[in-house]
Amino acid sequence: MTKITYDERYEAHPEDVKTYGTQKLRDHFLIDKVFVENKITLTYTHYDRYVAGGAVPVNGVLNLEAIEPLKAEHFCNRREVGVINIGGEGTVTVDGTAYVLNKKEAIYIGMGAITVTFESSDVSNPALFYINSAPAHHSFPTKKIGREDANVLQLGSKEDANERELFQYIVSATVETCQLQMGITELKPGSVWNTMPAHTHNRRMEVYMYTDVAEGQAVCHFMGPGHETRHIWMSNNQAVISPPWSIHSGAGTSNYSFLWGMAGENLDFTDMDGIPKNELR
Ligand SMILES: O=C(O)C(=O)C[C@H](O)C(=O)CO
Ligand SMILES: [Zn+2]
Repeated sequence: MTKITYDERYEAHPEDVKTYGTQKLRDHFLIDKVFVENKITLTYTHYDRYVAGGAVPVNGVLNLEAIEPLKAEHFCNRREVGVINIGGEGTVTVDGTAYVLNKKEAIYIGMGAITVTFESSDVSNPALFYINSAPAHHSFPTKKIGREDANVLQLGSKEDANERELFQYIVSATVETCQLQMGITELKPGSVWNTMPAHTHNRRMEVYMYTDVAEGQAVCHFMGPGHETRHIWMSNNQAVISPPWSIHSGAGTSNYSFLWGMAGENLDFTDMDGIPKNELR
């Protein structure tokens, strides 16, 4: 039985997306099941050919094999990969070298790796490996990025209900990559808004994966051009694709965290076109 499954998402024109109802928006942009026990589950998007998904090894090792859309022998033949573990301790082994990742630790895997495997240390508390990948043109060294290695930004304020800590794990300051950037943003108790003021970056697509959403709570994710927004209600450990023309912002019914990952024209994290709050429609 194959342990790796994938689905594919095609690009959508913003004028078309205006006409989408709830279910169509969810079908095209929501990744509702990121983590499935004993499986690697991937979504291949045609936005910058970005791949997002998860690996949950419980009974044994999972192998990151090439999926059919890559038309490659190995997953990393022409790709770089970022992985952040949000579960129990686990090991990512890249061409025979084992990297132990605790909760909220990351690894960057450079183009050219032949075998990439995932394993949990404790069956009763499996690792949840969140995987993002983008096409690559150069092989940069594989590198683990621990919590203490991340570049940390303090953003927002209590008064604006958007006080949050942003951990940049895979950015140009911590590791060399071709186009991949990844990190985690954690909202403080009492704060609910992420990425407000909202922004777009027509140069890059982005994927958000909401986590630490408490039982019974939810996050309302906003997308679309700033003048024509739509929303998608999100549950814990669900991801959402943000096209380059779309804002990506959310308000939770409580605080939460989210993993962000992006790729495209540049590696400049600050390259964002901000939209004043009172201009959103
Ligand atoms: O809380 C935030 O603001 C973010 O985390 C923003 C994302 O990192 C992002 O959208 C980067 O382009
Ligand atoms: Zn962004």
